[in-house]
Amino acid sequence: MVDESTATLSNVAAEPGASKPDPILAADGVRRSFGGLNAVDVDHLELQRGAITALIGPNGAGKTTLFNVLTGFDRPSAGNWSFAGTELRGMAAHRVARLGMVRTFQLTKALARLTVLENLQLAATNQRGEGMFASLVRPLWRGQENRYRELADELLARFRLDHLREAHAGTLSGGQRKLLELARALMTRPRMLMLDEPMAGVNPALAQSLLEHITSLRDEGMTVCFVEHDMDMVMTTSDWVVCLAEGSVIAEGPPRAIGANPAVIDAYLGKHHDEPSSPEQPS
Ligand SMILES: Nc1ncnc2c1ncn2[C@@H]1O[C@H](COP(=O)(O)OP(=O)(O)OP(=O)(O)O)[C@@H](O)[C@H]1O
Repeated sequence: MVDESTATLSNVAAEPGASKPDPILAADGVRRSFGGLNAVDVDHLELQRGAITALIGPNGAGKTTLFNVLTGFDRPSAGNWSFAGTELRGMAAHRVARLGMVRTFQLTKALARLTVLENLQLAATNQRGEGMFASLVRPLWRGQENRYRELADELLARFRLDHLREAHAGTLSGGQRKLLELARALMTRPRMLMLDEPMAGVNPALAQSLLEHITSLRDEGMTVCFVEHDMDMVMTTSDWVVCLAEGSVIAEGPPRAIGANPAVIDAYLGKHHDEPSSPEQPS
């Protein structure tokens, strides 16, 4: 299903910094330097609300650094950006998450020792930053816990992880872990999901199901942005592709146009000049 917000992308110019009809995120002059290296140097970038945007680019292009800056996990050297009308510069990551821009995280060793259900419950309370105040208003807190429990049950059923609810997260397969990471992010009912390489380590059997989950979330109104090296996923799942190289946006457009864009091909071939590679098959 293509909803109205993604359909309107067909009228957007396929050029770096293109304006979108309904941007949920807009960034201006965002730079992040490490010593003399400009890891990110983005003049202007808008992400369309309700669409799936893929962030691609050769190794070291600055994708992860840009993700970290936008979500409050890293400080930029310069620049401003807003999410759903709120300026985010200087805002701590947990407050960015509370506004509705939530990123997925790989399971840490500590989380791997918790059960699947405990992971989900913890994700909800962590993101909300609940602490002493919540424990003082215990009856209210209990109501909250019940709601979390219901949402966790709903997500476990949705991702077909319900039979694993009491399993330790560390025992899950690579693909099941990715589903759990997605479910953890969804415990906060975000408006926008930021996924860093959602397909890494996922076997083909679960890959298809993961892609379907991501597109159905978009169809339900979620905005999604992902960093991904798997070009099959980029081509089949995204509504719009942004290509970074050496920190800057060098191309933007619908997936098909990006696959044939000379600047994108050059960026990949320049980095992999000894391989007969193309943006279709980056390493
Ligand atoms: N903490 C850091 N300190 C110094 N340099 C860094 C740091 N983080 C990233 N860089 C550098 O910034 C550049 C961009 O890195 P980044 O990880 O954002 O790229 P990427 O596009 O996500 O790459 P990949 O696809 O390989 O994950 C690289 O040259 C990297 O070495």
